[in-house]
This record gives sequence, structure tokens and C-alpha cells, in this order.
Amino acid sequence: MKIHIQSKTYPAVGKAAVKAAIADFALDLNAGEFVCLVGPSGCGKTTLLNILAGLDKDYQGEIGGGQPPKIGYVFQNPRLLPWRTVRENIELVLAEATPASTVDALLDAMQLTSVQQVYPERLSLGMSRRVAIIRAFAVNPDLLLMDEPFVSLDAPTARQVRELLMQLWQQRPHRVLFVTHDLREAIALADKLVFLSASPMTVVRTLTVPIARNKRNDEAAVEAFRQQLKQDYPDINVLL
Ligand SMILES: Nc1ncnc2c1ncn2[C@@H]1O[C@H](COP(=O)(O)OP(=O)(O)OP(=O)(O)O)[C@@H](O)[C@H]1O
Repeated sequence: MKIHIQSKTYPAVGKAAVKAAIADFALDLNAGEFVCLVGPSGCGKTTLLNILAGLDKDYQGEIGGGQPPKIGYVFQNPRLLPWRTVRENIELVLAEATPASTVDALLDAMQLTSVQQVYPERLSLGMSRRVAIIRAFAVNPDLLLMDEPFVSLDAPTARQVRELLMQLWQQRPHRVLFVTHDLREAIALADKLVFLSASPMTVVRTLTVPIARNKRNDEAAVEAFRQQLKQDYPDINVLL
């Protein structure tokens, strides 16, 4: 899937001037490819994801070339409806004819079967994030967008959610665009890393992660590649 956003500006409002948010973003995303976007705070990642999700249509560029892609979106905030149970929150995005077994399998994969009748207020943040991940996978998307889905989780919970996500993704390898500020996390998850400039956003560099997927839990290999990147590309420290 070819994505090329040539420009995105926010219009002037009151005393605020026109704001250029994206100067140029181009990426070719292969089927089943997991790409991490790494860039400084405020560089325009959420703006980009909102365009890709079809939530913002005021831009110059092209996405996919044909029909708009079907999108799954995991927001930073899980955005669950508080008056619906876990299961109902997932079922909301599905066609009525979808067999119950589809939801059963996803709940099982994310270890949430036992809380499927619970309301969101009773869930921990890690559980809510797992529900949001299920909801995004459930639509069988052409492109799965994830905006820092592990932010503000404690380290063991983040690790657990990350491992469950990767198990699920390996069963259902959708194209993923995953935003993170954490280079170690990006290396551990991605096939490809895309480094972004400060606002207005451009692609600074695209790199392939040269570590086999089944070895990706090897923290020594991930750390060694992180150190190598920082040595080879000193500007990475500025970009994070
Ligand atoms: N509605 C808006 N109007 C004007 N400027 C905006 C608007 N939304 C975002 N911006 C600006 O566009 C730039 C990109 O914002 P965006 O939220 O996409 O960045 P981000 O990389 O997602 O940030 P963060 O990493 O902090 O989540 C920022 O300078 C921001 O202030």
C-alpha cells in the first residue's frame, strides 16, 4: 500500500497562524508488514494517523490508490463506551452476522474471556488497552494504526500487552503502523523503522530491523542494534 501525504496544514484560527503539520510523508507498506514510526513529541504523528484513518480529509496526498483502506485504530486512550460490557464494546464494530466465535477467539487470544461481561470502569488500563486492540483487529483491517498503545503502562504490564499483541499479530499479520517514542520498543516490534523530523513532519530515514522475528525477545540483540543505530546515526538522539 503506497502512502504519500504531500502536505497537511491546519488553517489559521483567531490569532493562531496557519500551521504546517506535514511537509512530506511517503511510505510503501507491504502486506503483513509491521512498521514503527519514531519521532519527537509534536512532530505530527497523530495528524498523520488521523488522515490515514479518514478522520481528517483536509490534506494533499494519496493513500492506497484505490478504495479507502479498511482501518483499525488503537488510540492512546482506549475510548471504550462505559455503558457497554467488554464484549459489547467489541461487537459494536462488527457486522451483525459475525459469528460469536470470532469474538471468542479474540478474547481468548488477549486473555480477556473471564472479563467479557464486565463494564470498562472495572478494568485496569492494561486490560482496557487489550480490549481496544481486539476491537481494532476485529474489523480485519487493511491497515492497523496504533498510537502509542502502551504509554503510561508499568513495565511488566507493557511487556505482557506487547507479547499478547505480537502473538495475535503473528496469527493475523495485518499491515501495522505503530507510533512510539521508545526506540527499544520499536526495534523489538517492527520489521521497518521510519524516523520522522520535528514539525512540519518529513521522513528522515527508513531502516529495516535486521533481527529475526523469533529472536526479537532477545533483549541483548535489540539493545545491540539500538546502540549501533545511535552510533551510526547520531541525529537519532535529537529525533527521539
Ligand atoms: N487542530 C490543530 N490546529 C492547529 N495546529 C495543530 C492542530 N492539531 C495539531 N496541531 C499542531 O500540529 C503539529 C503536530 O501535532 P500532532 O498532535 O499530530 O503531533 P504528535 O506527533 O502526535 O504529538 P505527540 O507526540 O505529542 O502526541 C503540532 O505542532 C501541533 O501543535
